[in-house]
Amino acid sequence: MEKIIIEKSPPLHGRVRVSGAKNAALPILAASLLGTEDIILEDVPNLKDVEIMCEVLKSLGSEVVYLDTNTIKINSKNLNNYETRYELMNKMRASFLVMGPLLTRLGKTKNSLPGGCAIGARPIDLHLKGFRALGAEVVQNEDNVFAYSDKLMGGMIYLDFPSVGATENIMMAATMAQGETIIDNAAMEPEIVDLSNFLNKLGADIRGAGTSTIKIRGVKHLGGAKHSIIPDRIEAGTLMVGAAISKGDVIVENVITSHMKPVSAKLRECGCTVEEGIDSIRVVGNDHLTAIDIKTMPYPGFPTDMQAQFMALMTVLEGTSTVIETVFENRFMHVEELKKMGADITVEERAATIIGKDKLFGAEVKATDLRAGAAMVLAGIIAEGKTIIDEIYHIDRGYDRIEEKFRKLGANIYRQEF
Ligand SMILES: CC(=O)N[C@H]1[C@@H](OP(=O)(O)OP(=O)(O)OC[C@H]2O[C@@H](n3ccc(=O)[nH]c3=O)[C@H](O)[C@@H]2O)O[C@H](CO)[C@@H](O)[C@@H]1O
Ligand SMILES: C=C(OP(=O)(O)O)C(=O)O
Repeated sequence: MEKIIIEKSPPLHGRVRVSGAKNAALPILAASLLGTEDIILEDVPNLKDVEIMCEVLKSLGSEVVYLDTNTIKINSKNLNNYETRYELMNKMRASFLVMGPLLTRLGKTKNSLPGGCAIGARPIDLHLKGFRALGAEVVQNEDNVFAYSDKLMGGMIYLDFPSVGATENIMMAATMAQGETIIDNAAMEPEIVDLSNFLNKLGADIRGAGTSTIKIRGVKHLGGAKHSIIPDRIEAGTLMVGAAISKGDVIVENVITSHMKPVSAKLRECGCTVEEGIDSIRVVGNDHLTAIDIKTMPYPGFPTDMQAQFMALMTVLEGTSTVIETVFENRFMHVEELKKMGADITVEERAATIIGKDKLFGAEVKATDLRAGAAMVLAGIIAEGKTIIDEIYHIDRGYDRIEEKFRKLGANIYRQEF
């Protein structure tokens, strides 16, 4: 079993390039089931979740070939299987995103319920509401969901919450439904825009992605395309917090600076210098960073996927910080782990209060989920002594060589087999 070991490190310093976004790559890989010609995806991050999604595509009849570490060629001309395998589906949440493409391309799809990080109940009711609005029959039991329709028809869907996954699944299903679909209260995340751009390159007719109303006019057929995945704003944010927490000076390259606004704003608010370049951001920390408050919200609000990393930072900010988590109901699992390192945090329902301490201390901790794992890495960089992080498969789901990137910036971090 592998663990990540971190020893107290000097202030992080230097330049680091961000990989393509996991949360754009996964839906775009799922959307590749829709095209009947060659699809080339560039800047695909090298992640466990991507590997699993490629296995899912292959199990459905797509040809998937790695042209190099970050470039994948997919051909789904011979897509022939509408049923996904439990052992692949239960490994990650995003596997469920094949449902929309299969429904519209093959007229039916059967999937076991998705797995993934235990950060909340994560129901799929909004995805299914969308499929039903397009005229599909949907039958759900304890283990599986079966959806079918001889002819999907455009429909009007209002999402009770701007769910990222539901917006993506419905958008994909609607690409080849007859007539116009309108998704209201749609998620506005940059990854939705990337998916929409990709689908339009395949020949879809989607307008409004990135706003709360998305209109999709169904087309008869989708072809092929070449597409580069957008940079990962959560990986970028994690590296930016690395600069802040270690009082370092880091230039994070390959970022879309507008996607980083909530993160940049909160780092400035606590006292960091944040300078935006054309496609890079420099973050400079200092000795006098002070408490901040964050409340997670759908985009363009503060991302829930950055909450744990900011909480690691708050443990050493001067004063009392607060976090309110509004997106997921169980996303404070990192709190107990940070407390093992000496952090002073109390949680009441969806609110955490963090009293800043002078220092943290190395400890044996767990990556209880993906971003909780990233928080442990950040805390470990500044903690006195040695931090050993267990269950790092969570981290590998979503970070492409996390230890190499932090090591490049001067962190004493390595991976060891136990
Ligand atoms: C692969 C991917 O892109 N994952 C991201 C995606 O997850 P994901 O797409 O699963 O997140 P959603 O936006 O769907 O979930 C947000 C909230 O809506 C609820 N909900 C969702 C669907 C549904 O049918 N019913 C329902 O109640 C969820 O339980 C959650 O409380 O967006 C999340 C919110 O930004 C991020 O944390 C994840 O990193
Ligand atoms: C929760 C996350 O991912 P997923 O939706 O794939 O579980 C995440 O990226 O932080």
